[in-house]
Amino acid sequence: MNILLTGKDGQVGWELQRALAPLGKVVAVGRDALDLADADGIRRVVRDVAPRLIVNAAAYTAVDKAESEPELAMAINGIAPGILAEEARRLGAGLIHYSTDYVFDGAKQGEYAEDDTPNPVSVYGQTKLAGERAVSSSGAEHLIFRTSWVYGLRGRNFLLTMLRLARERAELRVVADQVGAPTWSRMIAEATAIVVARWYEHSAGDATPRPKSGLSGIYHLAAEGSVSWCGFAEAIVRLAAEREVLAVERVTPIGTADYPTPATRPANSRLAAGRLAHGFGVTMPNWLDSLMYCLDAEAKD
Ligand SMILES: NC(=O)C1=CN([C@@H]2O[C@H](COP(=O)(O)OP(=O)(O)OC[C@H]3O[C@@H](n4cnc5c(N)ncnc54)[C@H](OP(=O)(O)O)[C@@H]3O)[C@@H](O)[C@H]2O)C=CC1
Ligand SMILES: Cc1cn([C@H]2C[C@H](O)[C@@H](COP(=O)(O)OP(=O)(O)O[C@H]3O[C@@H](C)C(=O)[C@@H](O)[C@H]3O)O2)c(=O)[nH]c1=O
Ligand SMILES: [Mg+2]
Repeated sequence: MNILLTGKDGQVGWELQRALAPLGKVVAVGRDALDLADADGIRRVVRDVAPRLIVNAAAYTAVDKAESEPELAMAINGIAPGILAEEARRLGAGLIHYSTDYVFDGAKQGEYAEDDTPNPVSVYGQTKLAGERAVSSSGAEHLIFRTSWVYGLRGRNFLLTMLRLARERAELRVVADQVGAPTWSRMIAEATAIVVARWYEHSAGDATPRPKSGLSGIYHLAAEGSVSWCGFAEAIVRLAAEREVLAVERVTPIGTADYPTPATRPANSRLAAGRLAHGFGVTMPNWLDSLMYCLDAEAKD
């Protein structure tokens, strides 16, 4: 089957190109071929490709910059997913879309369930919530995967930032009062591929495969367990120090107030899994195990 993948050069999109390959013909597009800020362009590309599945891994992910570019962030994160969903519905195709822990305000004690009420505290979070709602109300068969704290060996992410700083500086100062689950981009892609196989299983041999109905909705798809950004940085430094000589001598816990940023971030980003296991039999490994797999992938590649 034809699969249209957007955001092919992003952290998750890059991994999806490989992970989705055994499931069909992946037409992977970047911003040059499909600009999500261009509504007509989106419709044109989807109609050209006529996919049975759309996987939207493109997004505006610059959390701080979004505070000063709310219209562009809304076009990409809030409006474009609804257009993709509308086109998916016309084709009878399924849509997989990604969202974020930042749709929550972080005030809850304990893990957030899929049905907890979102209340984003940043422009990025507001635009991602708008995207969720546009997809949910589209009438298309859809899966919205909320993930968190994505990292990998490519792109812009906290792991690569900490590795760079750990090579340059004696001290890392990192917030210890924001807690969540760092999630490896490759695990997201591999979990997505398993879900796709199960979602389309019953129509695998059909000329026009369709996703199984009754499964549409929001699913949390983040690593198991949780840690603060500071704890994550400590683990990165500890594991990297087994592999190379670093400049860093200490990782100092600080408060959110000591690290001012344009965007507010939730203090609690913990997402309860469960719906994904129940619906698709997929569970995510612990964040620390995944971090070790990720760093091993670098060592052996
Ligand atoms: N990164 C994270 O920590 C988290 C991400 N998510 C969600 O997961 C999904 C994947 O994120 P991730 O892979 O990390 O994101 P990245 O920022 O790594 O990749 C996003 C991709 O989208 C592309 N893009 C941006 N604007 C446009 C546009 N106007 N038209 C077409 N493509 C565009 C980017 O291209 P370019 O490089 O040209 O800008 C980039 O390749 C997103 O939905 C994100 O919101 C959820 C939780 C955490
Ligand atoms: C670089 C650095 C960051 N920090 C803090 C700032 C912030 O609170 C936290 C993480 O910073 P970052 O900017 O890397 O992370 P941020 O861009 O907020 O990451 C978010 O991205 C979006 C796309 C999501 O959807 C979220 O799930 C989440 O992953 O660490 C420090 O305390 N010290 C440092 O040296
Ligand atoms: Mg960032």
